[in-house]
Order: sequence, then structure tokens, then C-alpha cells
Amino acid sequence: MIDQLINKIKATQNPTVVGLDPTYAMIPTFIKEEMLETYGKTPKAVAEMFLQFNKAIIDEVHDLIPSVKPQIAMYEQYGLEGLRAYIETIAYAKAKGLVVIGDVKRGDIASTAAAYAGHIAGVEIEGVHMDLWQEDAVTLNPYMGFDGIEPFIKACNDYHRGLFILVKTSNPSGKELQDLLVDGVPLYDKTADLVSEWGELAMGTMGYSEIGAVVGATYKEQGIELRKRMPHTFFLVPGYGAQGGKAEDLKDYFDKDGNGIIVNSSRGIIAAYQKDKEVTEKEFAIAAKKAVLAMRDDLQGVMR
Ligand SMILES: O=C(O)c1cc(=O)[nH]c(=O)n1[C@@H]1O[C@H](COP(=O)(O)O)[C@@H](O)[C@H]1O
Repeated sequence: MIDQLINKIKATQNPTVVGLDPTYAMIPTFIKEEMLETYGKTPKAVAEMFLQFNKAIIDEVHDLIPSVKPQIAMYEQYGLEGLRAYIETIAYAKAKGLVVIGDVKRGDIASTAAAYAGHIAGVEIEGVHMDLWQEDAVTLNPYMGFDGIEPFIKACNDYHRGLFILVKTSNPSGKELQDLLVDGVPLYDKTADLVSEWGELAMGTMGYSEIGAVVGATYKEQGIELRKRMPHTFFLVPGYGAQGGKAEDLKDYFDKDGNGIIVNSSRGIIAAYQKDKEVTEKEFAIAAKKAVLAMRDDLQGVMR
């Protein structure tokens, strides 16, 4: 995964991952009306709204970006139909050649984590292997330590998949735990050292591990410190746009070759039409493309 992601970032010159985090409020009226008419006031109607919304945006931006990151929570709240939309969104993005990061934030005891790893390892039934989710990478929560991570590492090596493990999150209350001092060192640094160590178990060929870290754009000083502390760990950087993160804060998150991070924006891109006075709601995908181009220019301005 990580070599493919780095190559796609180089090919597009765009270290941007578009977060496909649809909400009912984001769906343009004309799509809402069509699906409610067809499927009634049902979870299936919403699933179809999300799918049509996502596909139109993917069609418009797939050649400008390396990757998308669907956030499973937005889909699973609508039950089985929502999860179908999640899985079909992934399949559609993969068919367009995009690297898909499943934002599922899993973490549990080893036996449970082995089941969760099915997201990137697939399952085997009587000798028949099937990859039912098709994510290239998933996000993980390291709160339960290596037990919860190890089962995923096998998939990284067996199926060239990747991980992005929470280290310093973009949200305001992350500091309640992540900034606690352990022997005078912030917990996020301790977590960083563990993620770096785990990363040696699944290295790519371009200097970065298949096991990356999530480092928010909203804590610049810590992000810069973590870049130095984790030279072989690729960063998934959420917090740009809707959460206030800015490109100029990210200059020193990049490594000396202008590589090393991919920056996520979800609401700032997929809901751009709701703030863009120059487009109609039918042009929501055009607005998303405009937001992707603006973000690309932003980031190119700070990459070395
Ligand atoms: O794991 C993540 O992607 C994540 C970690 C983090 O620290 N902060 C964070 O916002 N995220 C996710 O990144 C996305 C941010 O969405 P926007 O704020 O709309 O760009 C959401 O899907 C969050 O769940």
C-alpha cells in the first residue's frame, strides 16, 4: 500500500486524500427527492443517496487525487444498507485506481483484532479466500497496545495492505490522554515510538513503513516534532479545512523530499457546494473538484 500511495502522490503531485464522510444534510435536494421517491423513507434510500453522491464526486476528482478515505461511521449508522453503500463506494473507488483508506479505528484483544483484520486480510471459507471489504489500509486505535495491532501486520505483509495508527489526533480533547507525561515524555511520543517499532515489521521499499501514523494538522508543534521522531512513518494528516488546519502549518510535516504525508479533507471538499455561491447544488461534484484543486495548490505551495 505505502509504495503505491507514494507513487500516486508523485503522479498526481497532490498529497490529498478526500474524506468520503457523507451526511444526510450534505445530500443535494434533487438526489434526496429521487431516492425518497424510489425507496421511501428508508435506510436504503439514504444508502443510495450516499452512493450516488460519492460516485459523482469520485468521477469528478479521481484523476486529481491519489486516495479516498470513507469514514465507516457515516455508513454503519444506517445499518446493513449503509454498510452496503460503504463497500460499494470502496469498490467504485478501487475501480478508478484510487488507494482506499478505510477509516474504521479498530482496536481490541488479539482474538477479536484477528477478526477485525478481515477488513484488509479478507476471510477464507473452506480454502476459498475472499476480500469482502477491499480497503488498502485501515485506521487503528492503539489504546489496547500491540495485541490489537499484530493481527493486522500479517495482512500488511501477506496482502500489501497498510495501517494508520492514532498518535496525535486532531480533536480538542485528545490531549486529555495523549499529552499526559510518562517519565517526563508526552504519551503521544511514547505511542510514536511504539508505532515506529511496529513499523519495522512491515517496511515498504521507498523508506516508509506500511504502518503509518495519524497526526493531526491542528497541533503544528507536535506534528513537526513527530516528523523528526518518526522518520520511516508516513503520516495521515486529518484536520485540514473544516477543523481549522492550514497548509502553512504543514510545511515541516513533509520530509526533505517533500514526501511523508497525505492530508485529509472531508467536509471541506465533499460539502464545498454548500458554501460555493458560484455553483448550483446540481454542480456539487464540480464544487468538490474546485476544492480539491484549491487544496492541491495550497499544499504544493508548502511542499519542498
Ligand atoms: O482517523 C482519522 O482519519 C481521524 C483522526 C483524527 O485525529 N481526526 C480526524 O478528524 N479523523 C477523521 O478525519 C476526518 C475529518 O473530517 P473533516 O474534519 O470533515 O475533514 C473524519 O473522518 C475523522 O473521523
